[in-house]
Amino acid sequence: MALRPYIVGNWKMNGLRATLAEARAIDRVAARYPAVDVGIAPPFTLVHAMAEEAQAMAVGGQDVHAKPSGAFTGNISAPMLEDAGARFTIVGHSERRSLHGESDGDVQAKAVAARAAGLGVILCVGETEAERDAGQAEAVVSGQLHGSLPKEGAEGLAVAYEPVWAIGTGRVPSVEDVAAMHRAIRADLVAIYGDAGKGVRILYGGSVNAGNASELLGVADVGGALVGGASLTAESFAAIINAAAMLIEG
Ligand SMILES: O=C[C@H](O)COP(=O)(O)O
Repeated sequence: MALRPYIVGNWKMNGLRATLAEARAIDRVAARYPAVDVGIAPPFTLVHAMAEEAQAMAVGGQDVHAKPSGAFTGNISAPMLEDAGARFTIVGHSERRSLHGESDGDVQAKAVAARAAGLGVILCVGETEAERDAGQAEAVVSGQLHGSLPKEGAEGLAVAYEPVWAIGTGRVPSVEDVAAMHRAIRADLVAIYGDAGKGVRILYGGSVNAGNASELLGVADVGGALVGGASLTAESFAAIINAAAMLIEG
């Protein structure tokens, strides 16, 4: 991995205040691996408390609204997230795209708003199983990238490739398929941003765990991982952070 590895846990709708003990343990793990960037995106209710305590890891949001404030019941804006201590946010996760009907345009507006508030952005893309079976995986992902990446520049951006069929299923694409998709994403990033596109980290997400992390993180142009289930405990998440660190050390 040429870029600093970025290992991010997405806690989704999991976590109560009692779970902060697990986050403290993850933060201690992150402190042992200064060459790896570690992040956790807890539910909004835990962002502030977790960010107050975090020393070595970044805390982020799982989503953000495109507007800075207003009559949007139930939503959280980018300035609010930043004010709570978040340093980044995920946008365009497939669960937001499919369960909340978010379009590429919606995702792009969120990414723009997040960066305007000084947050890093992890922008998610990925094909469904039917799209892969139809041979459309790369075209679908390319369309998502062109439709949802901010046009203004690559600063603070990471892309997460998450095949929808691999999320929470225990199934992962072959190493060859991961390599081909990450190569294609890199080509799109360079087409959109020029040389700056070479510095955007491309994370893989979808059933990453202690057993497969080393193999997946070792694929060319995989710059880290976006981890769901296996990020909920320090023990399983530590194994993934350790796998990233071992790859740098060679
Ligand atoms: O954002 C994380 C992904 O959706 C992956 O979730 P998972 O590791 O539980 O498959």
